[in-house]
Amino acid sequence: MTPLPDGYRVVAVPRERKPELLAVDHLAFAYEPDAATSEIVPDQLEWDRTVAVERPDGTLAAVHASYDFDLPVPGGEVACAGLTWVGVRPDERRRGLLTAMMDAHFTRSLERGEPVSALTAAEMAIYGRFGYGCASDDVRLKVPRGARLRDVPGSDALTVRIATADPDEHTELVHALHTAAGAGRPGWVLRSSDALRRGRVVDPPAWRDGGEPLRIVTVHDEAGEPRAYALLRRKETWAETGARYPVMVREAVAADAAAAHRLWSFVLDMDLTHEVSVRGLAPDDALLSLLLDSRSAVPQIGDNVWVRLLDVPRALTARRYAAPVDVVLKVTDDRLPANARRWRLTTGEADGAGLAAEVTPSDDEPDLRLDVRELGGAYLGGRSLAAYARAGLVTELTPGALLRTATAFSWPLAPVCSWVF
Ligand SMILES: CC(=O)SCCNC(=O)CCNC(=O)[C@H](O)C(C)(C)COP(=O)(O)OP(=O)(O)OC[C@H]1O[C@@H](n2cnc3c(N)ncnc32)[C@H](O)[C@@H]1OP(=O)(O)O
Repeated sequence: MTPLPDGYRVVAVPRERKPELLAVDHLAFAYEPDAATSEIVPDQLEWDRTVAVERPDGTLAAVHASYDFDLPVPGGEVACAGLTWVGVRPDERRRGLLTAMMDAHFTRSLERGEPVSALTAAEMAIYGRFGYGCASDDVRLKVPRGARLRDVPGSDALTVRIATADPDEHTELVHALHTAAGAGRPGWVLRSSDALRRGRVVDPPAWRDGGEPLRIVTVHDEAGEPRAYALLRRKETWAETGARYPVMVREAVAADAAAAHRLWSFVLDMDLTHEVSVRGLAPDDALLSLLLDSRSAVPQIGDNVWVRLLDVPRALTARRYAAPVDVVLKVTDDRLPANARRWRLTTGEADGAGLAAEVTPSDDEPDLRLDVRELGGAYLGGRSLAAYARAGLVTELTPGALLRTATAFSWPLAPVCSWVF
């Protein structure tokens, strides 16, 4: 365990201490929500998973929490501690408080039987040292109004509606479509509580930055069933040449190609608008294939979900593999010594989801050497072990083992999480 400054200790934070937790969070993230915002945004924390560092005088210096998630992985899902709300008072930083909290987070997650932790990072430099690997990328686009799309049969038969987003009316619709659209995609974390689901649809005035209230565009089939949605906001903007409203999309998902085509045909051609910005898309999102000129959408790649394997054999057996492999991995792990050894990963019979694997301790000569961080990075099938080797982060010890293992770890759908948690 990392030593804390004298007299400091890691403590659980019950709901009664919420004001103290918020005070640390506001100092760490440099914001202060007004009363109306606090009223509207639901309390999303799980109070049996909320932890702090307490100072000798009993005040809080640092906080973190986690969500009880099922993380979609290639061919299945795994119990996952979704790390969140990490914050250290600015006058307490760089004294090892985060490091101590990470040790506590790992211990508690393993005690709860969660072999994996995942997070979305405030800054990229923070979490690699704790064994988290960036396991997915997301794409951010700025699409010019009127960008042309390839035709998709059936799109014309679908209808579009627009309304002001209403958490009471739309939370369930958004959750149901979000669930359906992400089926089979690694990394597609579902919002696991009513509060998280509602939190995606709420719209306190302080978040509008001069724009309109949050709207929801929905696409419906002939029976009236919703097939796609976009949560978005336009902002009145006039230039000398006329209207140049930006459209900011908070989240857009579609259950199939025709619905995606209908949704984007509408969103990309709203009157008075100039450009549509959207983030949180998978690198293989349908929109990128539908755009005739995706270059004009100025694609930008950003880090998305970071994954930490806490229990290597349980984590590796929770996913499926894309090709047969029998490999001995020599894994290093500075923080969780039980992971730091040789593991033999052997795939077996294929079922509908892919190839299952057995992972057992081994004393055989290793075929590949890598850190738990790169194993986490490759875990969702979005980062290639072969590419890591080219960066010197994975070492091939048996010729041919790298290609076979990288192929087995790959997956046809790119991982992504459509929201920041
Ligand atoms: C999942 C999420 O919730 S992401 C949100 C993370 N929170 C924030 O970004 C809020 C603002 N920042 C903070 O609250 C804090 O500065 C934190 C949480 C990032 C770091 O907390 P600290 O207690 O200062 O970290 P700690 O002292 O344990 O640092 C451990 C090591 O990480 C390094 N480190 C910590 N934060 C950063 C950073 N942002 N960038 C680069 N290195 C960092 C430290 O330099 C230290 O390195 P060393 O061991 O080589 O000396």
